[in-house]
Amino acid sequence: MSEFSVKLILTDIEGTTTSISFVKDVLFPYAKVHSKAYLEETWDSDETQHIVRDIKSCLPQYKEFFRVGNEEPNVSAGVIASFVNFLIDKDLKVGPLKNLQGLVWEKGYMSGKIKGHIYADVLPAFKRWHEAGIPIAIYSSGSVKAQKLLFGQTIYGDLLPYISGHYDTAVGYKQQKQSYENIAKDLNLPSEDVLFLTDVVKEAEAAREAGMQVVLLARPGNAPLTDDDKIAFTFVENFDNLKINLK
Ligand SMILES: CSCCC(=O)C(=O)COP(=O)(O)O
Ligand SMILES: [Mg+2]
Repeated sequence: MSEFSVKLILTDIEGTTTSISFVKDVLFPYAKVHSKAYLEETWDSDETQHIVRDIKSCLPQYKEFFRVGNEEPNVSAGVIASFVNFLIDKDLKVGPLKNLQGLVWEKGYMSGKIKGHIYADVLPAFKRWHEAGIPIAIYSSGSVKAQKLLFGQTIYGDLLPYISGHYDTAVGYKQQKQSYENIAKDLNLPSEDVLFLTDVVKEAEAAREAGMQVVLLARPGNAPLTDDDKIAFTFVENFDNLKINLK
């Protein structure tokens, strides 16, 4: 049992509270199938036009994707949807793609076709930490909207009452130290009072560089941790193996 003393728990989603296979085999395919129809239905809205503009410009190295021969760049819903599917296949965690995914998944969650996966130990741990007076916040590449959909409609019910804050890549990318400094500043907490839970070693390194306490999750299906990772960081297989006290 690994023991920590903290003022807030900050947790990642994919590979930490939730299986990677749920994201790859349920959420991403749903977004790939439904993005084109969503874009067509909402094409004239300010929200969609804003996202389309951001998607077109977020990765300048792919600008040729929108050009057919010498013609002006084509920005139909179909072309944007093809580009979105290309980005999903590459698992690129860029903000505008993640914002669109959240909007597309909404229908799936609201119709009951999608239920957010969380591991069996997550709800009991959230209850334990909540009862101990330790706030829980989320930091994921998934948009804040997508985070709320997932935790609001999980296979174990609504976990949102246990969550006091949500951060996405609007605060910065997850492998950058500055992002964790931004979160600690927003929380008005010294970073050493925050415990960050994640499956990704580079995120753990960035959070630690920013001064946070860190634990790596070795969930089934996650990328295996090397011997060096296991020496450098505390790692656990699930939340039952964490003893967290309020500082
Ligand atoms: C909460 S939305 C679904 C997950 C997602 O799209 C994603 O990119 C998850 O990344 P994470 O930072 O939670 O590992
Ligand atoms: Mg993750």
